[in-house]
Amino acid sequence: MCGIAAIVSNQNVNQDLYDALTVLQHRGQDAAGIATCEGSRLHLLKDNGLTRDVFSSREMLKLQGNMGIAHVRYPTAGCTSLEEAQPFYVNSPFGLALAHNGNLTNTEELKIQVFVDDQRHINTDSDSEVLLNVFAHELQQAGKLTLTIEDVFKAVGAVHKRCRGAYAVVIMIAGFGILGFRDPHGIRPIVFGERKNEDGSKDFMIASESVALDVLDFRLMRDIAPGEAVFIEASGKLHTKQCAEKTNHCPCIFEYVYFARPDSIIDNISVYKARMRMGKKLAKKIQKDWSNNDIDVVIPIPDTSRTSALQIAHELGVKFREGFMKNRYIGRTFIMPGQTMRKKSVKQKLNAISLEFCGKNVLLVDDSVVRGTTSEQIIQMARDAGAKKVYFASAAPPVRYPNVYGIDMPAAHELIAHGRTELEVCKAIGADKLIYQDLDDLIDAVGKGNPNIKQFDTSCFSHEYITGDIDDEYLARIEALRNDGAQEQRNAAHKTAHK
Ligand SMILES: O=P(O)(O)OC[C@H]1O[C@H](OP(=O)(O)OP(=O)(O)O)[C@H](O)[C@@H]1O
Ligand SMILES: NC(=O)CC[C@H](N)C(=O)O
Ligand SMILES: [Mg+2]
Repeated sequence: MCGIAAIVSNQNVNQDLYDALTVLQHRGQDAAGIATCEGSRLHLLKDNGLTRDVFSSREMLKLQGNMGIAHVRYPTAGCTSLEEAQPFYVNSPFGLALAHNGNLTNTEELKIQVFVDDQRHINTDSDSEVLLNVFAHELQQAGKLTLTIEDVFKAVGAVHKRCRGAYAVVIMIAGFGILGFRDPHGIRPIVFGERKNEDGSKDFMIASESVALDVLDFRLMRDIAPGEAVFIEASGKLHTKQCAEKTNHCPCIFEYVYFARPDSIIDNISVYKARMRMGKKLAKKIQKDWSNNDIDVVIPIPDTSRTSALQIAHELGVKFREGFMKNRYIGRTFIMPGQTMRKKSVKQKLNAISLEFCGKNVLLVDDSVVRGTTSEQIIQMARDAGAKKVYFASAAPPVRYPNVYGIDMPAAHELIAHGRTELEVCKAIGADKLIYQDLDDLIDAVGKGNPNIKQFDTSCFSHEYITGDIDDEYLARIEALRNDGAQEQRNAAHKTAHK
């Protein structure tokens, strides 16, 4: 789940893009990059690490130009090497730089096409590099030295025909402008907005989440529609066009559960309100199925579950207490690479305040249980802090199946609920009782914010893959390629080769 941003302004955009990346940091902690365009010259800086570590003030000065794109990465393809950090650049045609959030599901097929038919070279295992080259080839088909906006939109239409999976994308065309587009299912979020300058001119921004626009004083105009493209000329003129022949809006429900910031609005749904409704629904389920419960206190597992946990306590009429303190210098553990690091970080990140647990029956609330790394350790911490009974509630249903659309959970056997009943999961994480949200309730909780959305991507809960191209063979292939062990080996091999 990467974060992407793009700005066209009448001033340098380097500082604004940097600020946007710090606001989108929760979407990717592995690498960060910015590409700007000064006249027709592109400047690019990217590296592994957090935004604040990648860009020094001296390096920032080199990123001159009034338009640019930026990316924070959480890998879902390839490895964690610097070569796969984004933006990606290709020199032909025109000079293009791309930042992508999502994951293509026909990368292997496209790679062959790109090599054999388009005669282009792919230098990494990243699906995003393939996507850029498909776009580059299609743009080249215009066969002109001077592009029109229509040529750009036509190339997007061709990308929609060739690429499958999830892609929210920004592409900078040197000297010409910035393009943003979204796959025909609108799986990953992408919005755009404007900011008025004192001289009456307007700046435009495209970003993964509206919170990035808020912080930079841009006014959210709307989401890019599934299949639609937005083009902002270097001179600051905005164009939009639907480029897909067929669309079927199915945004990823996990954005609302975990990924997005609560202060973002995605597809006209407030993430904060959706999480409150998740809490309310779950409380109703507890009241219905466990009316004689003996919960003394509701305790959230910071950060993401706070919003729904507060609502659960309110509905149940039980005290809400912050029993776990979070170390603000440790990032999100779920998006860290490798299980060893994730496990170690939970302990470093969260510490229990004993007096909130001592002799009490506590209901711990998390937004989701995925690998079970957090829940298992947290339940033990609650017991060590003196809790009498430790109950656990998850604002999302059991995560049983891999995600192939931009969340790195490719291996079913690494998911704690895969092949287990709820009771077995409860035992595995060591809880006295486990309550999961029902999928229909989750869909209602999110969908209530925008009745026009008829379907969500719920594949990790339901095993229904909306792009229609995912079968058991595909899942077995990505499991073999991207399970934790395989990733660790690939990353280590890459490090050795580059010593
Ligand atoms: O079952 P698991 O594999 O542990 O994954 C689920 C946990 O990971 C996430 O927290 P994370 O620390 O990433 O971020 P947060 O601070 O936003 O809650 C999520 O909020 C759950 O707490
Ligand atoms: N999480 C994402 O959106 C990842 C983008 C791309 N698939 C990569 O691995 O870099
Ligand atoms: Mg969490």
